[in-house]
Order: sequence, then C-alpha cells, then structure tokens
Amino acid sequence: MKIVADNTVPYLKGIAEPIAEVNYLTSKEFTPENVKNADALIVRSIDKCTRELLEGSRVKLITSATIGFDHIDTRYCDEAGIAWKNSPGCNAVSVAQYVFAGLLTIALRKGEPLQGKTIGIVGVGHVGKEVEKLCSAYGMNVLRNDPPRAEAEGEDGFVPLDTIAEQADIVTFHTPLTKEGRFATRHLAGEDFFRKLQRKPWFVNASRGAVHNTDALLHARKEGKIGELILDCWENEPDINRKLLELATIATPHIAGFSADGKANGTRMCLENIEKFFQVKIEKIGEVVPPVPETPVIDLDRFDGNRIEQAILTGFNPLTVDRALREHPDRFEWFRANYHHPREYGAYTIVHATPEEAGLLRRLGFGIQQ
Ligand SMILES: NC(=O)C1=CN([C@@H]2O[C@H](COP(=O)(O)OP(=O)(O)OC[C@H]3O[C@@H](n4cnc5c(N)ncnc54)[C@H](O)[C@@H]3O)[C@@H](O)[C@H]2O)C=CC1
Ligand SMILES: O=C(O)C(=O)[C@H](O)COP(=O)(O)O
Repeated sequence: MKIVADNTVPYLKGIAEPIAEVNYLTSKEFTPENVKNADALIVRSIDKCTRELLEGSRVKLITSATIGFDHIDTRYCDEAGIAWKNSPGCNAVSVAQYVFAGLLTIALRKGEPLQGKTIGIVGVGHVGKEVEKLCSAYGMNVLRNDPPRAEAEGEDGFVPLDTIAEQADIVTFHTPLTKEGRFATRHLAGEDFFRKLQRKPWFVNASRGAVHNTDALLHARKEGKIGELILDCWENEPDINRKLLELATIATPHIAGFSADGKANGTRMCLENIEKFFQVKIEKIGEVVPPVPETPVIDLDRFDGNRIEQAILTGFNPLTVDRALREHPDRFEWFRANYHHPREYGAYTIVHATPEEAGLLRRLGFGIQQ
C-alpha cells in the first residue's frame, strides 16, 4: 500500500511503515503528480483535497487529522468514489482549553471575574460541549445556540442567536464552516449579528475564519460593539488582515486545537481509519502518544494569588503565541508548523490545593494529589 502523508502531522513517522510505503510531503508538494499513485492520503486542514488534486489518481481514502473538513471537496469525493474521513472531536478539549485560557487572561488583566458572566456558545458539538463544561464548572452562565441540534432534539436548552446577541457578555463560535443549506455558517457573525449585540460582549472565533465577516467584525470592533476580541481563526489564512490583528485583544495563528493530546488523537484516528478501510493491522498505533509534560506537577503554593488561574495558564498561555504573531504576522504558517504543542489539563497533577480548589480543578480536568 502507498500512503502520502503531510510531513507536519505529528507522531506519525515510522508508525505505518511496516504495512505501507509512506511518502511525506509538504503542503505545497501535494500535487496531482505526487498523489496520483497513493492509495491513501493523510492530510491536515492546509492540504486542499480538490478535484484538481485527485482526478485521475488511484486515491481510495483521504483521512484528515482534523475535526474540520472544509478543505476536502466532499461532493467530488463522493462522486468519484473516494472515501473521506475527518477526526471527530480529536482536539475538542484543546480548543475549549484555549478559549478558557483566553477568557481568563483577559479577565485577570481587567480585574473582572468570569464568575457570573454569561457566555453564549454558538455551535454545541464536540467543542462547544467542552467549552460549556469548563465555563459551567468555573461558575459562568451558559446560553447555547445550535439550530440543527434544536431541530433534531427539541428546543429545550437552546436559544436563538438573537438571544445570545442580546444577553451574552461573551460570545464564542464553534460551528463548522458551511457555505450551503439552511444552517450555513459562512459569515454567520456578520453585520446583522453585530448590530444586534447589546452588552458589548467579548467575541471569540476559534472555529473557521469565514464564520465571521472580516469587514463587519472590524466595523463592530471600531464602533465599540465588541468589548474584547479573541481570534484564532481568520479569513484568508495565512494572509491575515493586519488591521484586525491590531484590534484583537488576543490573536493566535489557528492553534487552538494544537494540544499534543489533540494532535496524537488526530494521528491515531487517521491510522485507525486506514486499518478499517484497508483491513490491515498497524501494530505500532499504541506508540502514538503525546509526550509527558516537562513539569507534570503544579504546586499551587508557588503562586502568590489567583492560584487556580495561574495553574490553568501554566501549560498554555495564549499571550506568548499572541506576541510572536504580532511581531511576525507573515510567519503565520511557520508558527503552526513549528509549534510547541502543550499538554491538556489532564496531564498535570496539582499539589497543595485546598479542598475547595481541588474540587474546582478536578472538575476542570486536572489530576489532584491528595
Ligand atoms: N481553531 C482550531 O484549531 C479548531 C477549529 N475547529 C473548528 O470547530 C468546528 C466545530 O468542531 P466540533 O464541535 O468538533 O464539531 P461538531 O460537528 O461536533 O459540532 C458542530 C456543531 O455546530 C452546530 N451547527 C452547525 N451549523 C450551525 C449554525 N448555523 N448555528 C449554530 N450551530 C450550528 C452543529 O449542529 C454541531 O452541533 C470544526 O468544524 C472546525 O471547523 C475544530 C478544531 C480545532
Ligand atoms: O481540527 C481542526 O478542525 C483544526 O482546525 C485543526 O486544529 C487544524 O489543524 P491543522 O490542520 O493545521 O493541523
């Protein structure tokens, strides 16, 4: 079997080699010539799987180490009989922890506790549910908007987007990018949405850039309709809007899902898809694990104040990435390819927590030493 894999998919090299010839390519090297003899492609969101790439090839399976699959022309693949798979939920916890870290960073800077604030979550799937878990555990109120789910499961527990625009102190988007259909999300955060905002909410987009309309977002920010702005996803990545970068409170180069745990999950799911599709056994899958953190124990006694928040920001602090991107916005993709993948909360053990601190940190996902 021949596999062509993106050479920046972590923890992959050497794992599938016992059962396949694996050719590792940069994203730019994903050309019709280079993929035509592959049976399977292992891709990331930067590898556009279009008709132009695939037509005339013998590719039978595309498996993406990502949750989103807007980089795959699924209609063409379905027509051409090419199976395609994404990696549902692989980095959902990572995105939720990114959002939470961003909110905490701003809350600490402003001296405005998050407790008691209302967050509106737009898109309550794998990621949105994890965001809800963290925010509820921390004492925030949650409004949930998800019309496809509301239609399938009943309205209970869901609110219209307008209610979020009116009542939320923070709005965070976690929908897929879809361009067609009744629930299309392209430019969902557009002029109409921003006009309806009532409480100068903090605005977060860690879903896909085109879920917001850049001009409308710029306008809303300049007009003061938005209090704070956290952006991980941008229209037209990697060539991002420099004015928006300037106006963002926290700006990162599409790394919300880049925890080591999320990356390992994505890689493992791709290999499992290959096993299932081609009826083969990849013995080394068990070796796809994230590395142990450099300092797996977090001692709360080392912090002077805000002990819980400092513990949370130990593994990942968005300001480090934000600073780097502002200094070199032209290196957007370089930062992504050379990223130091942080571990998620579950990889850390907290020591010297009071019973109350231990309860909260456990609910957020940390290990606690009694
Ligand atoms: N920044 C990053 O690094 C990452 C970004 N993502 C993005 O986040 C998206 C969501 O991920 P998951 O939660 O895992 O996907 P999911 O498919 O589990 O959930 C998405 C939810 O959005 C809902 N939805 C669809 N259209 C909607 C609309 N018009 N309004 C409100 N809700 C709508 C769906 O019903 C579903 O419940 C992915 O598709 C991907 O584009 C995912 C991982 C990492
Ligand atoms: O999973 C998704 O969807 C994402 O947005 C990923 O975090 C993007 O990861 P890469 O495709 O850049 O590896």
